[in-house]
Amino acid sequence: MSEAAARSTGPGPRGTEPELLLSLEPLLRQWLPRQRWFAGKGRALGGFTLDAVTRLRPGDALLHLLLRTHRAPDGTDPGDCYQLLLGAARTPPPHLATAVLGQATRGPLAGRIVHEGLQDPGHAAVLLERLRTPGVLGGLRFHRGPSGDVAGGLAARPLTAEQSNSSVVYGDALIAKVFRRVVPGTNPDLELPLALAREGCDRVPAPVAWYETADGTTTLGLLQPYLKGAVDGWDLALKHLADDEEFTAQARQLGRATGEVHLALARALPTVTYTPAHLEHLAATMTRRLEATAQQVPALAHLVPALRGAFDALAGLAADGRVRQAQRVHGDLHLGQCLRDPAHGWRLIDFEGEPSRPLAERRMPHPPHRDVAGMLRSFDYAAASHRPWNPAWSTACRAAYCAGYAESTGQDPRDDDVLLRAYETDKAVYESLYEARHRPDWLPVPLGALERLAQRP
Ligand SMILES: Nc1ncnc2c1ncn2[C@@H]1O[C@H](COP(=O)(O)OP(=O)(O)O)[C@@H](O)[C@H]1O
Ligand SMILES: O=P(O)(O)O[C@H]1O[C@H](CO)[C@@H](O[C@H]2O[C@H](CO)[C@@H](O)[C@H](O)[C@H]2O)[C@H](O)[C@H]1O
Repeated sequence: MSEAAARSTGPGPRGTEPELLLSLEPLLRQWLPRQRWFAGKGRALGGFTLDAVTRLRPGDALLHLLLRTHRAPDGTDPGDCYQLLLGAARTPPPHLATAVLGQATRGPLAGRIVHEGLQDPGHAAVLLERLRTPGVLGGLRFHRGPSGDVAGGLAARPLTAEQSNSSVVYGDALIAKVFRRVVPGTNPDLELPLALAREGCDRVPAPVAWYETADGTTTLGLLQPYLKGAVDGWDLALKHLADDEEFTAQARQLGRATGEVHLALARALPTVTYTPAHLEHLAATMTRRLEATAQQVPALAHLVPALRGAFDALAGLAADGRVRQAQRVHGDLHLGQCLRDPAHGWRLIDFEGEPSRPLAERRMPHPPHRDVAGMLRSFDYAAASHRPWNPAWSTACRAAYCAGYAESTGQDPRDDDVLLRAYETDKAVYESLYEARHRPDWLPVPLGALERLAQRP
């Protein structure tokens, strides 16, 4: 396994270090489909190639892999690329028991137990060391942000919650996020927080370091300040529901915070004035998504004719002569992406957009109503996941959130109700597919909302 091979990127006919795959392939076939972030669930897992292999510390058994999964056994389709950090030990310590992929029986790792590297605090510490040191290492390029030095020697605590990506907290001071499915391009989760930091907006933690592929094409991960003691909006909302308490004051402040972030994004990055053609295109895209989703979520099919009405009304706005601005937005805003602490109030995280959408689509400007609609859906989710269902709680939060948004921006999203409803419908359609794929028990939540949206005059 030469250094040259380890540096190479791009799959080539068989990818780099094919012999490593001899060891890993049987383990990956079992393990990958069980990971929340694996996008190929339910599809044939044909072949694998390695785009890049990097040893994060010379002589260390921590492998950084860019692994490509193909539908075709011969790897002839472009496939999906995943970022993996794997350790391989003769006898892994007991605390790694839940992180084990299995024992390799052949190839260069034969006899070794392969485990998730990020779940090992020792290995996760190596990643922090790398992030502190700008420059190229194998297939990776590390960068440090304008804030300068990054603290070292901090104890690593991997987060175990099911996520779209994987995160490690360092000494309650920093948090690293490792993107799992990676595609060429700048990830908006890096791009937008950097732009907001340049704009002086402190509602979003500013990246202190990040890394990408050595050729600079693909964002792989980032490091940002850890907001110690902050509670996420989802947990806070559920606690209020359980205690039968209102959440309107918090929802209003969250609306204000969202508005501030939107204003800063509109200053920091290009905006687009929506023409009638933009609105017609948006309506057609949403309609197509609805129809395609109904093919995959049969329980949605009977609602399609009524829901299409929301998108027809959106296309109809093309004639109203009103000027609408599109701008960069969060793209997947929900209560779990909002962190609150008593000293700073609300902050927003995770600007990656909806993980299953193509990157180019996630980086497109949208009317800010898109994020507002995401949050409205989230209040509905919280109320619907609580027993007994408390729709009045959701209605009050939704109104307070929009009022807060209007306070900071001067624009009440409810004034453009056709646009807001179209985005809310589109979001609930997305959620029905997300839940069908990842959390089938939750599917009734977006389906219930779609039933109600379909009945609205
Ligand atoms: N800066 C931060 N400070 C504190 N906790 C954070 C921070 N960033 C993320 N988290 C925690 O990590 C979890 C996962 O982060 P997130 O960016 O949403 O990842 P994913 O893309 O995998 O969903 C969040 O739910 C939050 O609880
Ligand atoms: O946070 P992620 O980037 O991983 O976003 C994905 O997962 C979310 C669930 O964890 C999902 O959000 C949906 O469920 C939430 C409750 O768990 C709810 O608050 C959101 O409103 C709802 O959309 C999100 O859609 C998905 O992209």
